[in-house]
Amino acid sequence: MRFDDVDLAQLADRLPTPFYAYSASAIRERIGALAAGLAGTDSLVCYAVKANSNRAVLALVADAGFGADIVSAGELERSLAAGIPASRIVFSGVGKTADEIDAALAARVWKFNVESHDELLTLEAVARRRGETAHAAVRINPDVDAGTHEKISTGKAENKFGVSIDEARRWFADAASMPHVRLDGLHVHIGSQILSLDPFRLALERVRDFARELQDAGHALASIDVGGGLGVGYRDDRDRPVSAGDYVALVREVLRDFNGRLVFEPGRWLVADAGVLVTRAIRIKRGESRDFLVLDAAMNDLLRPSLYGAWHDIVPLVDAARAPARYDVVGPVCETGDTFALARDMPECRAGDVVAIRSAGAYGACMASTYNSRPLVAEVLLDNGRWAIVRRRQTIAELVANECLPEWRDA
Ligand SMILES: Cc1ncc(COP(=O)(O)O)c(C=O)c1O
Ligand SMILES: N[C@@H](CCCC[NH3+])C(=O)O
Repeated sequence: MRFDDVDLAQLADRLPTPFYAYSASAIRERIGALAAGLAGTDSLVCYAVKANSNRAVLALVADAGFGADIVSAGELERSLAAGIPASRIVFSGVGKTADEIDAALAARVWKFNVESHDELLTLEAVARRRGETAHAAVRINPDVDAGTHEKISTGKAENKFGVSIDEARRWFADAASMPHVRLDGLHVHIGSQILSLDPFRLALERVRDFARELQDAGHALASIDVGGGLGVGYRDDRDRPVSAGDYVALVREVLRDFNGRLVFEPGRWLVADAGVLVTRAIRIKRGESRDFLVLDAAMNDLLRPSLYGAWHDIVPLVDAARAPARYDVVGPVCETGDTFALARDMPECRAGDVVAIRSAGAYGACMASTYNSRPLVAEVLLDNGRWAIVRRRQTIAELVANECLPEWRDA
């Protein structure tokens, strides 16, 4: 399999597996398509850093003039280090601490997407202490079912994210009591891996109607942030993702009367298809009722199948003429949930074969852990036939480096 003009099987002969490989060209292509759809609008794309926070990926985002949607002080630091200016950074999340808010104000981030009244009070207090004014958007929870996996749905009333329109209305009415917060935006993000335009339309219409109401009441709105959520096709035979062009057209149509800036926070759509997890078969285990393809990658490296039952194409990089086979594809971790796929059809595999797990560029390496004391794997950037390690594999010494014995044992 060639990926960004690099032969992945040959690369696996040079580098120990497993490793993630990202195509810079594929990311640039998505960036270009989105930028083209937004040409001529007052808009800002703030890449959701959580989707893939490798610095080399963030540098591609910075090159494009895009900003960042961050959810922690760590993501703030990464984004700034990668060259994304603070003036293009929005700070989301239900659990921003006072220290994180302070750090973000010190860096002069553009906007806080505020998700609770307590957070609003904290923002006011921290900004007052600093003698500054924070710009804030209220994250609206529009109570819309995004039709996605329940663990990644964020726009229903029972989800922890955002506040109701009724609550937001009270915040705006009470804005004078918050002299150090300028409430001048609305934000909405209803979930991830959304494969239909309908929930987006519903959420946008609710936000648009509320924006009109606020403007009629004399509140100036500088921005509406429509979040991320655009899905990708993990399964060719089932997933029918909406095109970015249609999505952008929908946002532009619903918000056509809005004069301020439109903010987009795509994560997955920009990077998922640009990543492959390259692994090797350790062995085939013949079971009573099934055969197991045991890979050297596991749930700690790519959690999505275990966590959401998510589908990822699994492609052995072998001669297609091999006999057909069916495997439960598993990793070495001691959990039954360490399963990438059940009863998956593919060419017969042998120990040592290279196996590519596709569409792993989003929520892959960034969600990895060291469970079972398995070091974090390397990440490699491919670019038109070139490749470079952009995060080297963790060593076991590094993995245990922060551990120590209690002092009473040393004594
Ligand atoms: C506030 C916010 N914006 C953007 C995103 C990015 O979502 P996606 O990767 O689905 O585009 C997320 C994650 O779901 C999020 O929580
Ligand atoms: N981590 C999830 C998406 C969550 C999006 C973040 N709010 C996934 O892999 O699909």
